Amino acid sequence: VTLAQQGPVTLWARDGAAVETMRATRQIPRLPGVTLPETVRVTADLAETDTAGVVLLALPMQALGAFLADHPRPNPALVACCKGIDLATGRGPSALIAETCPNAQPAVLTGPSFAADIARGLPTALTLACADAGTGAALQLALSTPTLRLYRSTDVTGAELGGALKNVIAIAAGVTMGAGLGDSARAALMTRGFAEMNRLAAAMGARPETLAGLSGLGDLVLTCTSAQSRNYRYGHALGAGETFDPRTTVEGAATAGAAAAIAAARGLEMPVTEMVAALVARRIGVEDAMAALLARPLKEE
Ligand SMILES: NC(=O)C1=CN([C@@H]2O[C@H](COP(=O)(O)OP(=O)(O)OC[C@H]3O[C@@H](n4cnc5c(N)ncnc54)[C@H](O)[C@@H]3O)[C@@H](O)[C@H]2O)C=CC1
Ligand SMILES: O=C(CO)COP(=O)(O)O
Repeated sequence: VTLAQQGPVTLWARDGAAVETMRATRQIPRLPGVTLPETVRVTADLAETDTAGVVLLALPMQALGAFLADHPRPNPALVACCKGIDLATGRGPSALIAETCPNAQPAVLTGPSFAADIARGLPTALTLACADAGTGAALQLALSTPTLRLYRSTDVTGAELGGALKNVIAIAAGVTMGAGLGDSARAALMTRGFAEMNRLAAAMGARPETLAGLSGLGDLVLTCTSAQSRNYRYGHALGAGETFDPRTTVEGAATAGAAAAIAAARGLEMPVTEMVAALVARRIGVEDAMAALLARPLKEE
């Protein structure tokens, strides 16, 4: 919606009926109240995107690998908008793109932003990360709008891991608030969670300043403090003992398990992440999880 202010955009969706409805009503079921500009062409025919210079891949992380394997994309630049670690392979989106679409430059677009805010034209800043500096600069220019401000980075690993791991901590923050443990406990979990994010990211070659930027700390703050976040709301329901619609995309749930497995393989301590993985898998309850975190040996900060 925001890019369509600057020129024609093709929006592909796999569901033909949903495409017909969007064409007829110019409304988007997942973004109530937002009207699709006339410059957005909606199609169920993926081939119509084949000649695009830039494709934004906006589907859930756990669907990305199979989607690209089934539909290798011929475009020169593929920008992943998803946040997470693939549970099956332990890889991030750019590695899945590189494997399935070797002729494309993989990039990631990530940072603190709710789709509804961007579509309403509210001011938003994001990180555009691409290992190839020239392509990254071109994408930064092509995808920025008067209200959507992109900062560029060549640290794809850092940008991906920040976006992936903050969702796990957001679940923990939601659990804390849902269980009535208080704002102080949430701040503690956010901070110790950020330390875990940095630990894993550093071990995987990310730059600390990337984690401290929009894609890491920025998105951590947003997702841990806003009820607009699905990861936060899922955690909140878990903490409050309430049900949660299983059709909702909650990226942190799978990523918690994937990150915990990587941490274990590398001998890294990630207690909050491990606890979220155990909570999501129902291996532990909220009370026991919090007690276990508090009972950890006292240590230097
Ligand atoms: N919604 C938001 O505010 C933001 C979302 N993201 C990230 O974007 C990614 C997608 O999130 P949302 O769009 O919100 O999720 P969503 O669940 O609302 O929408 C995903 C869309 O992908 C479609 N889809 C799922 N599997 C597919 C497949 N195999 N082939 C084709 N289409 C498929 C679904 O039908 C749905 O229309 C996630 O990784 C999320 O973390 C990032 C920033 C903000
Ligand atoms: O990543 C997001 C905001 O930057 C969206 O968060 P949720 O997936 O938790 O809704």
